[in-house]
Amino acid sequence: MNDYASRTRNGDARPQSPTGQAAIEIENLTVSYGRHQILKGLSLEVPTGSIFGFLGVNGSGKTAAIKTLLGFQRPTSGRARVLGYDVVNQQSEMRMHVGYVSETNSFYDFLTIPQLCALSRDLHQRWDQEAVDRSLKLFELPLNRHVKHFSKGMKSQLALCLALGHDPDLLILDEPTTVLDPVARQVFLKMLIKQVAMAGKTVFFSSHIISEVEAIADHVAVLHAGRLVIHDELDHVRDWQKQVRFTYIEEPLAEEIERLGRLPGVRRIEQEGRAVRLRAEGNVDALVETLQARPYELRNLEVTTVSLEDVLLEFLRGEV
Ligand SMILES: Nc1ncnc2c1ncn2[C@@H]1O[C@H](COP(=O)(O)OP(=O)(O)OP(=O)(O)O)[C@@H](O)[C@H]1O
Repeated sequence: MNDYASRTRNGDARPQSPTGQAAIEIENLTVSYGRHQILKGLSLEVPTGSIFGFLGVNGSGKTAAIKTLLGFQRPTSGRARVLGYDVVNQQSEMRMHVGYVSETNSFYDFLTIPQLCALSRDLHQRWDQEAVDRSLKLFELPLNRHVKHFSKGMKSQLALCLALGHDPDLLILDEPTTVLDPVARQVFLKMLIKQVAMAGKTVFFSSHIISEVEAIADHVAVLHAGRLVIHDELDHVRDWQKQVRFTYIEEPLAEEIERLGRLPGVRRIEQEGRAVRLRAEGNVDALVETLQARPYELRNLEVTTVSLEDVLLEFLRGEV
């Protein structure tokens, strides 16, 4: 079993917040739609103050998990706490401190932005119109048009601006940038970092865009078919795998390649004639020593890093 699967299964390497209180704590959560089990024993902690990327391919269960965290979907078993509030019994208290942006945002779209702000201000105990105005200005959203005439991207931008208005301690975003163009996406992500994360708030966002997670997240979790296959600091994942390349003097026999595959830390082998590429994890220095001690001369041995994208893609495909 690989290192990450054991961490997830045993829960012995969960990230901790500096205060000890995680912003989100999920314990053995199971969610079913009818007879179909969507989330299968999810356990996860999101440290306070982190920017947490929640990755998964289409249909892996990201929205189901987020709906459960917000109290819109009842767990079948297990439990979850958001900012210390139980998601089943303390929903209204919890929602006062959480901002939420979904992939499909619904507003009273016959209103203009100032009218929507007035409505939101009435609904929330604390409301920071200056913060909203700053965000609206960054996106250059028109104030005098009815929201029903906005594009999907503009509605996403507006949803983020409004979510920031009640100064939430935690922002939960369900694929917030899917409908944004590259320019708007960059503004959106920068704004998240500047206005939310730098103020010590927590951001939990789902995505299937690896580059977006790489650009802003400090923690990542990957969901595959309703199960968590990894959750860790992004830097750990980045350093996790290495590629070892070398060339034999003569083309190696199939038995030699099989033996290489059994060496500790070797995850995958590709061979083309005399050239071999190993994907390795763990103590790669020890692996290199073992390779050099084998009874074959190896040439041009080189260790390189594996891109974060390649590592995460393996998890997303469920190959780990
Ligand atoms: N209301 C529902 N009733 C029954 N099954 C549902 C319902 N909503 C979602 N599902 C199923 O639950 C699974 C997980 O869906 P979910 O929307 O959580 O995935 P996701 O990871 O958010 O996907 P995407 O990236 O496409 O938004 C899918 O197989 C989906 O078909």
